[in-house]
Amino acid sequence: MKILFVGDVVGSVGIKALETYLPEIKKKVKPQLTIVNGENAAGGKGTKEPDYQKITRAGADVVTGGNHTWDKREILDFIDDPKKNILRPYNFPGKNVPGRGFIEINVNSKKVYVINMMGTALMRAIDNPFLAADELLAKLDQDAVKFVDFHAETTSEKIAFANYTVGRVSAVCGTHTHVQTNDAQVINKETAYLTDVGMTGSYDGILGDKKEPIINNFLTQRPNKFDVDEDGRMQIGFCVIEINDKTNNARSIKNYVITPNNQTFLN
Ligand SMILES: C=C(OP(=O)(O)O)C(=O)O
Ligand SMILES: [Mn+2]
Repeated sequence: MKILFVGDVVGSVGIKALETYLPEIKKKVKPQLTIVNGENAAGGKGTKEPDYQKITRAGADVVTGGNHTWDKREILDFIDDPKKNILRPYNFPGKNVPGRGFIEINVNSKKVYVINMMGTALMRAIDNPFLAADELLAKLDQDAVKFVDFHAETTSEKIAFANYTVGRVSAVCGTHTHVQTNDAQVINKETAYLTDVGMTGSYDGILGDKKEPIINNFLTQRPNKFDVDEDGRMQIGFCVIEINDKTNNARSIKNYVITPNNQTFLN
């Protein structure tokens, strides 16, 4: 089985990049499952239903979330729709959290769990993702492919989480920082890992946002309003994971970017 995973879609440029490149990428990769992180789709913070529709129409089978999942209250209008494959991080505290932290889907008669988890280092103090993973994985069918979008800030927490869940999940792919790392690897010949799959949005901004406010934020140490760089050129960050359907272990993982200066994937 091949899983295609696309990093945080940021604003309208991110949606445009997805609509432009995802069909091309899927033609080349021929994935059985396509997962896209959509937590920054609505103006950089959150996901509205039209964003979800555009992301799935572009070719996503599942849309994952992160720290911005709740930023646009419109998410509450569709996050509980059982026909919508939209996830929010599993480890938000409390019993009646809207939506789902994981989804079970059937891919060519193979059971696949897509799991969305969020880190706590330099993030919100939500439930410990390591303990939440123990609790969740104990109740899932062992004979299944398990993909984790781990939305977190620090490299250490992401690498530690993957090494903690190695052998119990097929892949741990990091999101959130918007910068793709070059450490794709299969840990222990079991679990595919990438610290961050990077961002899908403006190549000409900073993490997909306009440069000035972010630079001023550091210069002045006073709050600045961040806006998505809607005029930037497009980039897309993604990775492709090959999984052995018999053992549910990963065979390989490869990370890619398509930018105005790097179109090699398309050639
Ligand atoms: C891009 C970042 O965060 P977010 O997209 O969640 O605002 C970040 O903090 O690196
Ligand atoms: Mn985030």
